[in-house]
Amino acid sequence: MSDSDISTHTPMMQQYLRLKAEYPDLLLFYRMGDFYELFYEDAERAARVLDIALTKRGQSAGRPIPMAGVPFHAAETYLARLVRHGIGVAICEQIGDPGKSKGPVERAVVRVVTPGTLTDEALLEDRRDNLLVAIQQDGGRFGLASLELSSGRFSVLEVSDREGLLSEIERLEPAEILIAEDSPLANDLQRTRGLTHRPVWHFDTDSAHRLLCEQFGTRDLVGFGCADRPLAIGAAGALLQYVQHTQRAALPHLRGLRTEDRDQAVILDAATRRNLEITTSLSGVGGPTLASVMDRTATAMGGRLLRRWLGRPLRDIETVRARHQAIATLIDAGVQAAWHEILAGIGDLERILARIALGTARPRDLAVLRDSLARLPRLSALVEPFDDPLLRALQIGLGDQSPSLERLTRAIVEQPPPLVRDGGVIAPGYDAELDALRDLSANADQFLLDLEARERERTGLANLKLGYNRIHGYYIELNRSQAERVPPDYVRRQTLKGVERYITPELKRFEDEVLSSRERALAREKDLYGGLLAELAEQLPDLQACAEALATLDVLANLAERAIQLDWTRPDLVVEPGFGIVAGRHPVVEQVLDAPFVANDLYLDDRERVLVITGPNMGGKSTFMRQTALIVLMAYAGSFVPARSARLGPIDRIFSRIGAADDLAGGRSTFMVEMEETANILHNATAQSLVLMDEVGRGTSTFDGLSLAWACGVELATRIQAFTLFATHYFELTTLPDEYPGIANRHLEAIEHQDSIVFLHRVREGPANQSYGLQVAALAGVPRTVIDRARERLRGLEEAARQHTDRGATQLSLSLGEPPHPAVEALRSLDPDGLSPRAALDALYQLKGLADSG
Ligand SMILES: Nc1ncnc2c1ncn2[C@@H]1O[C@H](COP(=O)(O)OP(=O)(O)OP(=O)(O)O)[C@@H](O)[C@H]1O
Repeated sequence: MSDSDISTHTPMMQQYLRLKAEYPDLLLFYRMGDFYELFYEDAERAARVLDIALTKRGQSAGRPIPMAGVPFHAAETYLARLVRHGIGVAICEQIGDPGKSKGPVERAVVRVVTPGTLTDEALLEDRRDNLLVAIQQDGGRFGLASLELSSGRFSVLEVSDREGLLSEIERLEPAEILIAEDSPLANDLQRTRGLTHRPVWHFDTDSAHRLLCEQFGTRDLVGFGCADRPLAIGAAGALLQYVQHTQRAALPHLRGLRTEDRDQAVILDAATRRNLEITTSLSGVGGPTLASVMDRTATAMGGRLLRRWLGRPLRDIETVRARHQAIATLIDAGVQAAWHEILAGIGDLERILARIALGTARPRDLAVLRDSLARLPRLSALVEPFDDPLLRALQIGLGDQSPSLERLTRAIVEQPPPLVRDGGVIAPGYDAELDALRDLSANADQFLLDLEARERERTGLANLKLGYNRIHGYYIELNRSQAERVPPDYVRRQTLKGVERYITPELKRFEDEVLSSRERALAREKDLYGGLLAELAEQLPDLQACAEALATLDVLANLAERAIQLDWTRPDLVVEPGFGIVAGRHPVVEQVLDAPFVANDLYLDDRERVLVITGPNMGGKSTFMRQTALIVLMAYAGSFVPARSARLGPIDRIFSRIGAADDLAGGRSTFMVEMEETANILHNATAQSLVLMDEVGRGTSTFDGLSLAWACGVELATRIQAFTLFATHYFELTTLPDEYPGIANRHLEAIEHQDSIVFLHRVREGPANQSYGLQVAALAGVPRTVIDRARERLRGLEEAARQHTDRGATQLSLSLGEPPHPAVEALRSLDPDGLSPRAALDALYQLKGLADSG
């Protein structure tokens, strides 16, 4: 809206529209008396999201103004709801004096709350990072910056494809994403909550570079490892610009950023993260997840760190082994309970420190910081004796925080009130001036009694009384009849029926002091409090390092506790490719199951890289595949694992294509989703990847599906040579091992008992011998008549198939795209020059055998 358009509005609406123009993407909460009002589209949007009444307010520019409002005392609840919907709010207060201003009271935006820049305890989830992410794109490459403002953790990375970008977004689960106004990503991300568009030039690498150097106080960004990553820098600059804009405060806790490399971590794509239910359950909020089973950390910081570890398993064996070593050390020492007890009394230092940096820490934050720091020496003493490199480093990280502790102990009362505004936060003895001001008001009563006694004596008037009222202040009261006997320094203040009230210079002085002392004490407290925050802010680097060490100690102690409680063992990470898991279990299913969990072994190596897994529905195929991925993931995140033993080779990625759901909102059918995920795997898997494929091809016609599944299996086994678990209901696939090297069959055992079926959940060698689909259907309660008819039909189909084969038709599996005869393939793979006479003779016999059987 142009200025001339604005001028047609009422003066108040003009003020509103000017303020709103500064925050076009946010809802503007415009304070009017006891309400925050919203107008125009803001009102309509808020009414929809918050389910509040949409009304109209008078007219402006010739039209009624849509309006909605929330009472100011309930604003936090509404804010929380809006933020959860990914909507930001600018809060505009009356800052002028209503009595003195002509026209509308002066107003200004005093606080901006956006989903990605929350630091307010009440609006944050304890155990989840609340991240702001910015993305910069150049063709197919992306720079991604992420910041948790409430702890100051700032990192960047670059990814070279769209799939990588989406997987990182899935890992970070940002509360808000910033992209350039002209970004082509808008389409991809349109359904992401908290998408915010920013001016294109905010992403400009040069100005971003300048802004970042200014913030970090450095000449360049070489020390942060991102100097040669222009896209990452552009994203980081846009992000910093936004945070400065919304916070309107210095950000001393942002002291640098970390450059991550995707290759340093075991990569999990977005679908795999969801399928493995690492932090979010597929069945919705509150369902069990890997994180919920693994997290018994004592502090919220620990809970968040554990989730970060699980989100980013590392490929650097040494770092991971150091975690395992520390956990083993703690288990041997049996110290979990003692540690937990100390750590449980430690608050969310990370977030408190960020609020100190932003100048928004509340008195109780400081009390929590003080009580937490007071526990450090005990914890430090417990860590001290361990001769373990990681634990040693963490003990050093805890540092000596006694100066901050000492300062806080002297400065803050034991249990401070919620707000500095109300006073009573700074402890007695901390500041002489404050003490004197407080004494003054506290000792007023005694002073008045003393004064009364003295005046009675001086005047000889025994019924002289000292009193106070709000309008006239302090007074000395006498009967009218005594008026002539008052001393000359008594000045009449008020005449009432039968009594006269006086003031004396001494009483006046006292009155001035008492009345102002309270205000002055409050102002003094505020000053002292601000000074205290500034002093603590100077210790930030030390205190932040301490918080990080605490979180890490908490996670390690937690993993030790979990390992003991849940019978997990230390995995052996080796450099030879392959996996050998003895008696592995599914960490989550095992916890929710009433029946005992059946442990299973798994071996994958050069000889058997691909396992085709068959067995009845409900037999345990998915569980077995997922547990394998989870064991690998847990191990590389630094945890012990649910198995008797686990020997794990290097791994670059984990893929899982398991039970895709429709993406109706995205306009993609089940089969389309399934094929996109499959394509991603075939393009990106390597010989160091672990691939889980569940029922590929199931979403289309039998022959199409079977052919696709077959071809994928061959591709994974031969060209890619990835370690693959391939679950299928297509029995035809069980002949793959006969035709290609590196493939073997496994099945989940079940036994038929009369008309029913018992699942043993045991993984056995070889293929399953039948599919039990009808038995499972019966078990699920499909009516008897339907089952009987199905059985009849099945018999008919089987009979027809047999006749078909008898007539000499090529077997189904071999008719697919007319693959060459196995004998021909075997012949092709022979290298006559490399064969000894003996081997050549063997090969000849083998070829003859193949020819005879084909
Ligand atoms: N090793 C096990 N020990 C005990 N119970 C198990 C085991 N594996 C699976 N189960 C139980 O069997 C149920 C079905 O397992 P799962 O979903 O893995 O079967 P599935 O073979 O993949 O079935 P479908 O082919 O229908 O997808 C699980 O929910 C669990 O309750």
